Amino acid sequence: MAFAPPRIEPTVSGSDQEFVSWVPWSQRGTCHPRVSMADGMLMLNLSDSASAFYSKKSHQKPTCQEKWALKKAQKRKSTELQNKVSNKRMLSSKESDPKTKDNLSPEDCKEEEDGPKPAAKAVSSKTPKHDQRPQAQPKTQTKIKHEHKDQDRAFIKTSSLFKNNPDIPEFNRPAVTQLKEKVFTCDSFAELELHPHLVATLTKVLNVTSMTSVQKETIPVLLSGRDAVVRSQTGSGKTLAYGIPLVQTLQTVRPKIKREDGPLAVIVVPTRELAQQSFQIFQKLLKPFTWIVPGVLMGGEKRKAEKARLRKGINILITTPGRLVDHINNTLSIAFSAVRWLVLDEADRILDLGFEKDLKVILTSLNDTGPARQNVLLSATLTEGLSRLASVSMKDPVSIQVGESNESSYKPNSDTTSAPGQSDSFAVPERLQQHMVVVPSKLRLVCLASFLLSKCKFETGHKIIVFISSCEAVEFLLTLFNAVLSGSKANQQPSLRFLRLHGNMKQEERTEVFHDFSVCKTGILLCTDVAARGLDLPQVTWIVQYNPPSTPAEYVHRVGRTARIGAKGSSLLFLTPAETAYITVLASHNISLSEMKHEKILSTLMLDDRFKVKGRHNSKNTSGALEQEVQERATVLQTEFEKFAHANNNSLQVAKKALQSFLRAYTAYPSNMKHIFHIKTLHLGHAAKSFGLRDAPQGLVTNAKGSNKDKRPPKKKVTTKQREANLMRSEYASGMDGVSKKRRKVQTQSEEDCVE
Ligand SMILES: Nc1ncnc2c1ncn2[C@@H]1O[C@H](COP(=O)(O)OP(=O)(O)OP(=O)(O)O)[C@@H](O)[C@H]1O
Repeated sequence: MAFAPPRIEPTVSGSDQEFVSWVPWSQRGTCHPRVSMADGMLMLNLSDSASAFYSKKSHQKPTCQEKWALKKAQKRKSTELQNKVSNKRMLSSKESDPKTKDNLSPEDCKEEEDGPKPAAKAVSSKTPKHDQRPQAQPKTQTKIKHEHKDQDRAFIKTSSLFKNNPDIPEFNRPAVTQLKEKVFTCDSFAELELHPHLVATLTKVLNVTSMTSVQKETIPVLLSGRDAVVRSQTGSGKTLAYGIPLVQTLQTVRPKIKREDGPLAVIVVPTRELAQQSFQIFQKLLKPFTWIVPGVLMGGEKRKAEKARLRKGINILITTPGRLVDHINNTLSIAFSAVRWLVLDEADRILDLGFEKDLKVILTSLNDTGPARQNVLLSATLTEGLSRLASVSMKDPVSIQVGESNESSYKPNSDTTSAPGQSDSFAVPERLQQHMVVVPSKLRLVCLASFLLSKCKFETGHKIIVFISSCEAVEFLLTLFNAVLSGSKANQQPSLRFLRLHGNMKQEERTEVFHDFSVCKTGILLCTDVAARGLDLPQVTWIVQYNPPSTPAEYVHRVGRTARIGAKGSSLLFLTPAETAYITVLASHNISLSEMKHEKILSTLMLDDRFKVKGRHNSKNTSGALEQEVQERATVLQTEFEKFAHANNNSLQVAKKALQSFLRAYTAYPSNMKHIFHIKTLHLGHAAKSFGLRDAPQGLVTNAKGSNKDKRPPKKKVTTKQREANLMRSEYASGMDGVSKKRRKVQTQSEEDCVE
């Protein structure tokens, strides 16, 4: 009897899995597979309908012969896969591909499943096809775990994320006595000689009855007509400290102030959001005094509309410096002949930003036309710059510093500069818990993500602000976290809600986000320093500084967005092992931080089974096993981030841009911080990981002396100070064409100097 040779049936490619089976011809049914010949056998590549066919047939028990064939084919398949992985490694190392066996990506593994790239094919073709013997397992295999394609997170790269990190050094945490300022006094506003309607407004509209320390000290001084320089901790009520005497004074002016009188008070603040916030407070304070009109001018708003409002008349003008200068230069209807008050809120910042020139224009314009004027400067951080400003703009100012004893250091003379060292000690709110965490660069992203998950997914009622050094990095993290962390499914509220605020956003959007975050009960605001100063966002529970600020003063303002007006709050500062000297710098300003361990933060991932390695059983109850599983989960999370960043060219470009902008910002630390934050100390590959990039992009040059040869003609040299000022300005730009374009040009120049 003629005996038909058994035929090995074919590779079946389902959507997730490949398997090989043998089916006698007689049982093949109606499927129409693609047919090809290989190794003298009929190779069939079946479509999904064929898979269905197989599943239908699954009730038929395979014969011994079939089982054997199946086993053999599976073995062959697995060997092929191993070969491809090791071939790829060989190729990679030959081509000096920076990928090592440890950082083969999930896509690399997936690619192995889907079929090799042509180059890999060429190498694998050297392996005789008929050689189906199992081969010695290459080492790589032990580190790569294969699962279904839709379970890509099972491809973990444990070794690459937790290997080769710098040791966390022993660092000094000098003993520090923090300065304390008592927030409230027992004295009520009713004790001051204020208009009864103003007192009623404070109680009924603003809900305040007793004065804060800074208000108790400042209001009588300003009511007496003196100039003042005021320093008190963040969130202690400085706005009302100048707002109340200002309104009290203006409402007594007789004949009554008219709109057409124009500005009687000019209040300059560094950011648009602060301008809006201050404007709203004046709207409330002026409720009983309807004849006094407040108004706001700020970058990003329509200039034409502002001109019209100026023409109608604004009595209390709240403005950002750049926009005011623009109107001084271009709007005929702006007149300062009636100005009696000039307030510079966050005055040190206005100078920091390189707005000194703008301020000069403003002061010249006011001095030229106005009558005798009362000047007030306020900030939580009086610095050298402030005293310089005071000397040019004030007359015999009173210095008010709410201090330790709470008997504020009232100095009724012009000495606005404190003794050396003293001026550099900053008070932070007493109920603020300050923490820091030292995290190697590679782990920064997963650590931030874990922290946010721990607070917003596994605890309730948290409202968090995360400070990030550049607009591009904010954008990148927003899309990344929304995609990977927020866990939103169609028609479901995401469990983590992310918002963002930075200087490159359109003004309407900025205003909307500012409002949304003000009123929301929980959420995470990713932002640049545009939100660092003055903003009074209620019930913020945590401040995270993902990138350290360039000065201790900025640190104080950032953390000051929480623990306001006597409330509790916490902060967390991220540092890399190379940056731990920053702790000593903060300590020299009387700022003390307690340490959190990054391992502890990462352990939150044990609560989130989205990042569990598929097929892994729960860890044994030993600390070693737990640590291992935390690391695996962190690696799964990192892999998710990398998958997202590498998903398409667009997302890749966004990640690269974010990295570049981070590097650029890193070059902008002031010279006295360069011993801590120097671009040369950064490991680019590790930094790239914290942006979801598998490797440092090619062609990144981190400074003008970078290794890439620049054939272009030499550019005008931009100093670090200029670069810093330019970067800052880009955050706070007025949005006016003339000013911004010029600035942008300088910025681009400096960008090119830092990063190519
Ligand atoms: N006397 C008071 N009693 C209760 N709450 C007050 C009082 N004065 C001000 N506040 C509230 O305290 C909060 C912080 O005030 P404000 O924004 O003026 O602080 P600040 O000192 O200017 O802070 P920063 O330095 O951050 O700009 C506001 O919500 C304000 O309404």
